[in-house]
Amino acid sequence: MSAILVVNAGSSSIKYQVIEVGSERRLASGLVERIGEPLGRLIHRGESGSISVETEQAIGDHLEGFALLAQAFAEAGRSLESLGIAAVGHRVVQGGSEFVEPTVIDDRVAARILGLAELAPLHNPGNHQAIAAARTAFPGIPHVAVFDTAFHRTLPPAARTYALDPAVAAEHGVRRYGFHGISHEVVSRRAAAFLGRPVHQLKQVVLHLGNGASVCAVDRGRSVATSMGLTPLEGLVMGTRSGDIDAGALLHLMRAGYDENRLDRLLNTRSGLLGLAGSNDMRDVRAAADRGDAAAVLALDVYVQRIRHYLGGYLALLGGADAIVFTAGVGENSAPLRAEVCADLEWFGIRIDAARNAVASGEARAISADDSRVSVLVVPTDEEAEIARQTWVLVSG
Ligand SMILES: Nc1ncnc2c1ncn2[C@@H]1O[C@H](COP(=O)(O)OP(=O)(O)O)[C@@H](O)[C@H]1O
Ligand SMILES: CC(=O)OP(=O)(O)O
Ligand SMILES: [Mg+2]
Repeated sequence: MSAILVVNAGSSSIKYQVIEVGSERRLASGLVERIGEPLGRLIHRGESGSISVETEQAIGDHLEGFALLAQAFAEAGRSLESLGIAAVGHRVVQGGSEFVEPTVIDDRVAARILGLAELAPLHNPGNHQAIAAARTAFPGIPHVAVFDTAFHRTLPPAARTYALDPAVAAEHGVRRYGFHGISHEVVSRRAAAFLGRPVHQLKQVVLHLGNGASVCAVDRGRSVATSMGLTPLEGLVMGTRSGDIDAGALLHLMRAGYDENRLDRLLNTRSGLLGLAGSNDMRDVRAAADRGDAAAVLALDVYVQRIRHYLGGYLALLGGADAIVFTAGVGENSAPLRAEVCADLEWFGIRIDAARNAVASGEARAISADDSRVSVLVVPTDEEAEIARQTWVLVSG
């Protein structure tokens, strides 16, 4: 049996899973974190999901991270060779206009991924570092990049065009790309499977609410509108990102002395829930709001209002929907948030059932009331399984 090593790496961490082809069984998973800091850490889990190796030591760079990871497999008694790894599938956030399909990585592709870093500054640099290190650590097998942007290749011109001077937009590649496509694709397909209907007959609004967050209007399996744009900064309020903001506010701040780096840090790493309420973790913000903390209450109000704004917009764009689908950390786990997003939408044919919404489960489930015209679902995302699937399709070609 073959398996795929799936890598989702950031600038200081490597999340990985080994997924068996066909069965989608998790043969192993783990996390290497705090790369480049004085004390790094690796946690490795075997097939049962329980921790089988835990190491704390300095991990200088991604190459050392991969060496440690390979060692953890050996220590756990199942070396990477013995697992029959056929390929490594890498999540890459920004593929630009160039990469709209999973792509086997060679030196040129790796260089282009780095070249796109400006258009995903929180993500592509780490993705690229991990790719370079993984290709050195595991040279004998194909490495495949699976892009977050690729699912949005179907965005129609009206959805991908900013109302800017077209010559400027073309010269600088300023257009909407959209992100979280791996998640929007797998979640919309699994939502259709849950409903027992072909995805090409359904209109869905998928709400991916994690640390990063985005909405996607999925019309018969194709992305036709999405809230992230040129970069993963536009749209919803996120853990540390502002989402939508008047471009005039940036001009205003620049006139007040903010330069590019300061603006970047402000918008990408110090805004969103963290900026408004002091934590990027929704659990903290909810707990603070429940205690009556005014900043946390306002942060939640802004967060929810932004989601409802997009939800209403996409229902209009699609001319109604068959399903609204919640996914990712917040969408899968926060019943109060789901209730707030869906409150008072009876006019749209949307009504959730409080008892169903309150059930905590790791499975796909419906939370709408029986008389709700629109199905409201919670569908766990599984970006890793989707990366493994797409990687295998390409390498087994
Ligand atoms: N039980 C929960 N209730 C509310 N929010 C939760 C819960 N569990 C996780 N989250 C939130 O999910 C977010 C992380 O989502 P996740 O999809 O794991 O992010 P990412 O993969 O982008 O790092 C955090 O804001 C976290 O607080
Ligand atoms: C594109 C993006 O925002 O990804 P993440 O949610 O993993 O930060
Ligand atoms: Mg995520």
